[in-house]
Amino acid sequence: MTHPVLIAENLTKTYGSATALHHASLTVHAGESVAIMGPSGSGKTTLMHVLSGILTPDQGQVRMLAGGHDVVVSSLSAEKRARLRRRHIGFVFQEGLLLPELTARENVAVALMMSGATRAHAETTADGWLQHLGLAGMEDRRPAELSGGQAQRVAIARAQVASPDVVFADEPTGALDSTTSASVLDALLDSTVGRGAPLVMVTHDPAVAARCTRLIRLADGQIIEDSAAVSGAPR
Ligand SMILES: Nc1ncnc2c1ncn2[C@@H]1O[C@H](COP(=O)(O)OP(=O)(O)OP(=O)(O)O)[C@@H](O)[C@H]1O
Repeated sequence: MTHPVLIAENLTKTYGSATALHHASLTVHAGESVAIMGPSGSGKTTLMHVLSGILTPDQGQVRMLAGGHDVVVSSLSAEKRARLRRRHIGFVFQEGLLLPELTARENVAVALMMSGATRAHAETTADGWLQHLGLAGMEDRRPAELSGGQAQRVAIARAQVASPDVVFADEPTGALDSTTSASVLDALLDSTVGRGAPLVMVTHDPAVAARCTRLIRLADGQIIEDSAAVSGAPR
């Protein structure tokens, strides 16, 4: 049994008359990889944004074990949630969103410097992650000089460099061909779950979801299926 890292209880979020989340509850444990699936508009992005403190719920709460402390994310001010995200949460998006003027090393190091590290320490740690993700020798390249798969590996290094307590990914392989997608997904799973942190990933791709230890399906803002409830995955 592994310990809970994220506990979401009874989350409801509305936008005007649209209910994006409706009494959604889930607990994510260390080392789990959770795929969130569902039709367009079912609330996947909203759930990820509420879990990660980008948005606050109208009802319910999100708690997170951040740096060993039990934090009620949904009650923090916007400034404290931003700080929590910088220090304790990693994000990987469909497009890497790398800064085009910076090298691969700098793109990764900046994420660690934003949580207080010196430039020298951040660059050494960045190089270690780039090497770990198969990018040794590419540290000085800018994003335009990398393939799509390589750029996503830089984005993964950036998400991991501060050793966040949880990593969120939104269609992280959605822009890649199937072979590159499989190897980038391996890198994302290994680098997150390999550290013992959970990965929470929105995906439309059943092949990607099949690589995760747990599948959550949303419809109309409600969790209609949670494989952990039946498969005996870590709880
Ligand atoms: N900023 C917003 N303002 C108004 N309505 C919104 C806003 N964001 C989301 N919604 C609505 O909330 C519902 C859930 O949206 P959400 O983006 O979470 O769905 P999704 O499952 O991620 O969709 P997709 O797969 O298309 O990205 C939808 O009905 C959407 O129209």
